[in-house]
Amino acid sequence: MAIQKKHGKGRLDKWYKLAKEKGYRARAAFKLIQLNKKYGFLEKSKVLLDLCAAPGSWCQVAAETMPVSSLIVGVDLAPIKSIPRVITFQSDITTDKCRATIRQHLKTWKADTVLHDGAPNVGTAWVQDSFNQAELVLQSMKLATEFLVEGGTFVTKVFRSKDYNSLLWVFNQLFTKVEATKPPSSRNVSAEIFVVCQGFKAPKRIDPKFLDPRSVFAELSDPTPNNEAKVFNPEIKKRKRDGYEEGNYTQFKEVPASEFIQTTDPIAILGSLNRLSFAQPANGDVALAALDKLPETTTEIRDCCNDLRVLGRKEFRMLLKWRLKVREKFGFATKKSAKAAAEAAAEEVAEVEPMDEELKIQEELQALKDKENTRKKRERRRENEKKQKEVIRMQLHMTAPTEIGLEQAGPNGEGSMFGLKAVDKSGAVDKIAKGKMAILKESDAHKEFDFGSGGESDADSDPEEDELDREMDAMYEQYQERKSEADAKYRAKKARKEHEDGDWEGFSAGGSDDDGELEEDSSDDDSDEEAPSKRSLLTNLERKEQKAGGLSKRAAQFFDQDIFKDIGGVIEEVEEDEGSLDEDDQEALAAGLDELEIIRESKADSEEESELAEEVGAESDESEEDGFEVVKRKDQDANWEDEEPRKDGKLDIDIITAEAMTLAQQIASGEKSRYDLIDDGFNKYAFKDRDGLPEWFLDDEGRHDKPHKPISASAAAAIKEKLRALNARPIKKVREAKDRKKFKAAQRLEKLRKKSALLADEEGMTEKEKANSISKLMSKAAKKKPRQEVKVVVARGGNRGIAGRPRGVKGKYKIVDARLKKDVRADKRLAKKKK
Ligand SMILES: C[S@@+](CC[C@H](N)C(=O)[O-])C[C@H]1O[C@@H](n2cnc3c(N)ncnc32)[C@H](O)[C@@H]1O
Repeated sequence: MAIQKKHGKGRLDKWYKLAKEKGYRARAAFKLIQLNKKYGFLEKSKVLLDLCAAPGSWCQVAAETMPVSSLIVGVDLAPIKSIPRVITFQSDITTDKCRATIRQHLKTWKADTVLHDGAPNVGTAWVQDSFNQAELVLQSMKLATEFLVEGGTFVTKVFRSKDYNSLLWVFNQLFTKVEATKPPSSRNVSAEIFVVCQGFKAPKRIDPKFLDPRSVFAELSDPTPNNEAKVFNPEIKKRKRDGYEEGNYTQFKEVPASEFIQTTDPIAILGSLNRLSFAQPANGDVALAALDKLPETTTEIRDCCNDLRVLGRKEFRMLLKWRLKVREKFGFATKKSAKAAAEAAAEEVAEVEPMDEELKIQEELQALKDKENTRKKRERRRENEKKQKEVIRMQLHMTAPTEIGLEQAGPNGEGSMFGLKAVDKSGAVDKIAKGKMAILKESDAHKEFDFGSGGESDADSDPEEDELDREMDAMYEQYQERKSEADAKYRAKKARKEHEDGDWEGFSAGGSDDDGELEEDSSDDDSDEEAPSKRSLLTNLERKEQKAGGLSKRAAQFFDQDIFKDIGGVIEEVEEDEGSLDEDDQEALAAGLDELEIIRESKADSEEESELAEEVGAESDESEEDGFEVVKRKDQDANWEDEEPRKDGKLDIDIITAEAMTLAQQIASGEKSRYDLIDDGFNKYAFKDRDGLPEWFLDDEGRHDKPHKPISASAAAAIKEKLRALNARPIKKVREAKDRKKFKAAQRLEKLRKKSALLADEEGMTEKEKANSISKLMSKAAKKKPRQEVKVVVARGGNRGIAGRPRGVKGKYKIVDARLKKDVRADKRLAKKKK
């Protein structure tokens, strides 16, 4: 995974370049643009207050977007260069003076929107930045409550810290709608998040406690967490929503490896950190030095510690075992020692008080019963697994339904796994057919067909090992969950996967309604009017006139021929296979097919095209209507980044990676054809047997089993060139200045031309006089204005550390200090030496 650099050139990402190009003062401008695109508050506002506005990119965006006669006021600790249509001033937003100045500027008006993008320690005025982020947010909130109009909007930046939830709570008390969101231009490595609070309730009186950091951020006493219970009962585990620790807003976290040994919650460390370090701190760490020297600390262990984010189950287990061993060596309490102690204690008790005979028999009976239950459960599970395998074999036409005891009706028959009759109680199938979501409670689904009741019954052959396995699995799940909590990308990917299938969400996991009733999802659409019989899910597929792929009657008939019986449509297959390909493959395939479509359109009369048309037995546009042509893949989750189509209706596709460029070149040069792309989809990774493999294994595999897409040197060079060209373009400001200069010169010339014409027509002047006057005019116009002198101001006395214009200085000025003087002298000296 490419790590985005936080410093230096890593910051100069595409948003930075775009900001430069568009003349915005900071890349932050795009955060506001994207927030406004989603919530649309700027267009509706006539008065806006921007708290912590320097260098002023948000003010620029507001001035561009808000109605022409709007009032925009920006304030910051740092000076803000003037912006047309915006009033700015320098002040600390936590002070009364600032409040009073805002009041002066707003007069009797109320603000429709208050923005706050403040972050302490990022401005130039370091000394004044005494408030921490959450407190600053609360201060801005305080100002918002004073200046916002009823129903107004407050947008603020918040860092995910332990105070995050408290802040949200306060926002929810004062606004009707509060939403937290992270615009795409906000760096992933930054823990910042934006909260958009809409519909200010404007209460007559606000409890001062709401705005007092001491009461809002008061620590609630947290009972000591029972980590053991969390590991052994993963189902009752609770999400930890504390967010980022205060003051640490980066996502790369490391602790000394000794801390992992000493902690009572090793999973928390493995799940939330990036590295266990062996580097000695400045003041030395004896435990770490000892740990470093231990023979148990092998190179493999060190490698695992180096990047905790890539741990698979094996490595995870290895680290935990290593920890236990080291703990034992260091004499810390381990489970083993605790068990030994417990046994010793039990023995002691047994000596003192022998067990009652009857109690003993009862316990033995109970143990036998438990054993019998476990055996039965195991058998049932094996039976179910067998059945499941058989069903799969049957779906692959490897066996007939009767062979596995399912009746003739096949997998849709009564009592079968896919039988819809069981679901059709209370007319649910009709509801599904109408487009309504019906959810069968999980408990019922299990009652119908008890597949894979999980590892719970597996504890017999080697109970200790199984126990350890289960513990490890539970720990691994916890680790995964923590990892996902910390990783926004992972969460988004997971969510995307969950929603990829569109309509059918599967069986609900919640609830335990015993009579198998179906719940109706609230997300109904209004297609209820359709006659149920028309769209019944129990329709015999054989009788369907139109094929599922949406082929025209003619094409369907063509494919109904015997020779296609075992093949199925190529495109259909590809579409089906898309599910089994990994995401990157799908994207590459879809991108490739898109490209292909573009090229295909331009070469409509090419040979290949006509061959294809012949093969399909239909005219090309007809086949397109039928949906036989590959349709452009739409990014379902593109909430933010909806691509705007071009005026001609086509998508504005830009090739930005070397892989895509290579593919495009190959397609354009005819090196690759549509069929090659489809062929590439059928790679060795596409048909891997993933059935029954545990989640952790699939997770790990998913990271590596991807085909490497080729990159050609020329494609890489083309992309590089493209980027260079983008960087070489002058920024908007420079271009504007040049254009302004040209425009003024043209205006002057025009004026001159008119004056000369007037002089030429003058009757009372001789030709010589006319010529003299015109040449005078010309020389006057050609004369350059004397350059304004730059006044040098020494940063001494009252001018030391001054930001902005020094008092009493007019015109251009330059502030110099002793350092600058020395540097200039040194430069001159060096230049002389070089000569
Ligand atoms: C991320 S920048 C804001 C960028 C701005 N939204 C833009 O678009 O250009 C954060 C700003 O918060 C300002 N700031 C921090 N504490 C402040 C305070 N107490 N009062 C006023 N401004 C403050 C800093 O000076 C800094 O300029």
